[in-house]
Amino acid sequence: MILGQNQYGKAETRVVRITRDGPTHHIKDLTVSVALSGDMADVHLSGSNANVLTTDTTKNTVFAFAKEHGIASAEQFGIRLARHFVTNHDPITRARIRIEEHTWGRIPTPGPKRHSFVRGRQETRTAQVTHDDGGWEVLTGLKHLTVLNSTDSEFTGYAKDRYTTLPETRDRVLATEVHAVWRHAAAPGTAEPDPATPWDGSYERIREHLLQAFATTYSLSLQQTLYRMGERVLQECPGIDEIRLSLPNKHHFLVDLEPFGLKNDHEVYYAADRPYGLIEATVLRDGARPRIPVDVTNLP
Ligand SMILES: O=c1[nH]c(=O)c2[nH]c(=O)[nH]c2[nH]1
Repeated sequence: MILGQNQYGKAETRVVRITRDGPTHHIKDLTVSVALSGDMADVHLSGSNANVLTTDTTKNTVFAFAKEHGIASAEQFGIRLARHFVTNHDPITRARIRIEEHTWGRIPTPGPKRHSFVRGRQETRTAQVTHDDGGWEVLTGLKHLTVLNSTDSEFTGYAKDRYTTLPETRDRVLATEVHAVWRHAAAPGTAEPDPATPWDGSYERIREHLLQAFATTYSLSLQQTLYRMGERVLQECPGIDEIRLSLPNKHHFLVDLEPFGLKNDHEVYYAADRPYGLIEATVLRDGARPRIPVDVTNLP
């Protein structure tokens, strides 16, 4: 018997960091999961815990770093944590930090006080930083970004066999919940990402390109829309080499109103919950090697 791949760490530490700037407060709200690997044979095989930096310590480090260094962005926080675990504990040779960011918007109030927030956008921003002796990899993403086109979508000309019942349509509702992960161009083996990287601006730009591509593509299939979304991000953002999209087809079926003597002219739909088509693909820049794992976009 041999011990195969293994990793450990505290999952889903929820850290909320308030920055008090006089009457104006700022908030960052993250769920952080740490996974460490390295020389961990003994703890599995002989029971010696000597090389184990406890999961409790990794959780404490998340809170202490939030205090000591603040949270400029999910990616930057993840980079700092990954560097710390790999640099300061010899048996640990690899750290993977996964972060989900829950956004808060400001509630405008009269007067100078600015300390009230309302949960922000529906989507969750994600970041994954991996650091080992091969270098650094930063994946940014989002999930649960629900979008809908009420026309400009058709689906025809597909293969048919004796089990096919789906009617062809030249006008359907196209809705999906975008789950995307993109890889920043610095490949493993390169230096630590530049601390001045504008992670927040890059996220906002890519989110907007995904939305614009969805909205402006006349869709012949969700697969074609997916490709356009990925292609647009790579065209518009030179720092991104690879993007993986996972798009559940949130089917909207026309309701049969004939029994009531009513004509349904693409007005009344039944939004089905499940099953749903699940369309997934990676779009890569020419010459880039695929590095985003196919399961990284698994819902939820
Ligand atoms: O855009 C679509 N792609 C499919 O592969 C598919 N299959 C299906 O039943 N409906 C759709 N829609």
